[in-house]
Amino acid sequence: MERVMAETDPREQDDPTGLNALDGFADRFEGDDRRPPCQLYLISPPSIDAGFAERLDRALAAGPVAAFQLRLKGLDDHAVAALAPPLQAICAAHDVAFIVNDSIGLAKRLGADGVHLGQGDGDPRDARAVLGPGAQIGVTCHDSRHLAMEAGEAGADYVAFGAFYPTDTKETRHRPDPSILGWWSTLFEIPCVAIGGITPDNAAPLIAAGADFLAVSGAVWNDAEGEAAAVARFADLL
Ligand SMILES: Cc1ncc(COP(=O)(O)OP(=O)(O)O)c(N)n1
Ligand SMILES: Cc1nc(C(=O)O)sc1CCOP(=O)(O)O
Ligand SMILES: [Mg+2]
Repeated sequence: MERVMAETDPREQDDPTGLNALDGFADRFEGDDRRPPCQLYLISPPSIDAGFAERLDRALAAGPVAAFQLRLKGLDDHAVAALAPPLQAICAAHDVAFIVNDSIGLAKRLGADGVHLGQGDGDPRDARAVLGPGAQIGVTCHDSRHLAMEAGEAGADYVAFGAFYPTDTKETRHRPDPSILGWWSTLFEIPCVAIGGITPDNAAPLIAAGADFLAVSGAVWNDAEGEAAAVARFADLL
């Protein structure tokens, strides 16, 4: 997930408050070649069974995926650590970044490529201190420009906005407008991730608005034709 490495800190930008004429900017420039094309960031189902490793392998073989996040809810770190190694090996075999959700300590223990932190999951500065300069550190920012700028200042490698659409995967309280992606990507080099209920059928406005990554769970793992068909559909789109 090379592209999540940020080159410009928001503090170095001309307008760190974002309160300029670009506020509300909705669409990316036509033919904008300053940012690479949008990529798929796959999130695991909230729980997995013994057959999941094969499913992951099929999904990652079906099309380009930049990163895989292991997001197993309701298990403690020891239980997740026991399930992780084969999945991590599959990611490595496909050259896909392996990101751990929620836990800096677990990311360190597994030697993961990075960690995703929600607003209550820890400080990106602590994650950096523990995981080092090469780690990919992502931060949930809901629908908040303020949280995103704070995350950038704290050294995040990507900021995540969502939930853009209704989702059965998680209870969500925030519904950003896609224009937040355009606002962010116009002002800052740190990549932005769009998440929440994204499918191949509803993703186009998020890509057009400036999402650098689409983070997707249900639309891949619950696809009636299977995970490989779903990843292939995203690949057609991206
Ligand atoms: C890429 C990405 N974006 C947002 C989230 C949500 O994180 P969080 O708010 O901590 O909620 P949980 O995932 O922990 O339920 C995410 N995991 N990944
Ligand atoms: C894990 C998560 N975080 C969200 C947020 O809004 O921060 S939405 C979400 C669920 C993502 O799964 P799906 O693609 O199935 O909707
Ligand atoms: Mg979390």
